[in-house]
Amino acid sequence: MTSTLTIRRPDDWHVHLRDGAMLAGVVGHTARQFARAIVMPNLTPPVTTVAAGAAYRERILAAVPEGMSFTPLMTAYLTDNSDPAELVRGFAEGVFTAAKLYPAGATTNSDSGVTDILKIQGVLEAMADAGMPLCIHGEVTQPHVDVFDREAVFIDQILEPLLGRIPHLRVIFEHITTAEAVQFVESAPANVAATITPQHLHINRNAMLVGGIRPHMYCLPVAKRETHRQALRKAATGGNPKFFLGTDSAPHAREAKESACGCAGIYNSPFALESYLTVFEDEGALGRFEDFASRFGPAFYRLPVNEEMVTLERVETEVPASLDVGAAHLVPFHAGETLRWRFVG
Ligand SMILES: NC(=O)N[C@@H](CC(=O)O)C(=O)O
Ligand SMILES: [Zn+2]
Ligand SMILES: [Zn+2]
Repeated sequence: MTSTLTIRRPDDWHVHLRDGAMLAGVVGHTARQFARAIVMPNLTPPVTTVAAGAAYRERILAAVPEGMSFTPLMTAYLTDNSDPAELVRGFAEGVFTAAKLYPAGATTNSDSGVTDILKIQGVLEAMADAGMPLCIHGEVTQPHVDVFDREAVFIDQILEPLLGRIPHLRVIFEHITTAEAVQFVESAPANVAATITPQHLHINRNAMLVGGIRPHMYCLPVAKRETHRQALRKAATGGNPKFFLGTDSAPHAREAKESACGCAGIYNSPFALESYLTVFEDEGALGRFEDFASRFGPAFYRLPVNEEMVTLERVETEVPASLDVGAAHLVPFHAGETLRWRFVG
């Protein structure tokens, strides 16, 4: 019976740290578990320039609690008017690790996103030539497309044609939620990968809608039916280097979630590793956790793995019903539940 698991320190390849008081309240939760994180640029206003990316990185570093070491990896927010030279310069100077495609209107703070992918063809070609990765929120936004179908339709209408036009573009299909996405990434060449969140491994859409509407289970892309959750669990735990950890931890104040029009986003960073590890244990794949959490992400991003080690022990952890992070009360993923693992450090 395994009672502890020691692995290289993981990284989070998709997180929302926000800004100001919220940043100060949440960054420690990420920095406690992860050495590095790909930080999403969907602030208001979004991070679109090298100067804004560098300034945001400084604000994050200033907010990291005393005694923790953490490296934020910055992303540029693509708009219809993105300048290829600015992005590639940010990548060359080490300010930007990647750029992020939000289809306009697809999710939180995506209003300035891209209205038509063909408008940024030149930007994406320049990125591909520079080897700069593209992170994608993969959902279409046409009103007639059902919200549960938006990821699968995105593959057919946007992603597959995009890779046909620019086959060498390095793409991370982020927070995938469907069997179609798993299948697409598996059959794509090595320059296409995906991140998987803890919530999409744990919950299906019933968790959000049965027995009352549960706003803290709502994020985008929305959780799908059980067959999709099973496909995601197989992908995450199956040892394929194309699938790696990205929490999509997305804090919104409790009252913004518990609302007639609640925000999309699940705050999972405080117990992220415990949450993922429970899944790996249930799938009989504890031996593959380090690959998913600590090796496949750096390999795809062409970064070294972390040298430091961390330990998780098989001790029950109670997840609080709510966390006061100063700026807000946040209801974490697994609120009120007991998880079987504890992150020691
Ligand atoms: N995942 C979410 O539901 N929300 C994210 C945005 C995103 O990643 O799509 C957020 O910024 O709140
Ligand atoms: Zn997203
Ligand atoms: Zn996100």
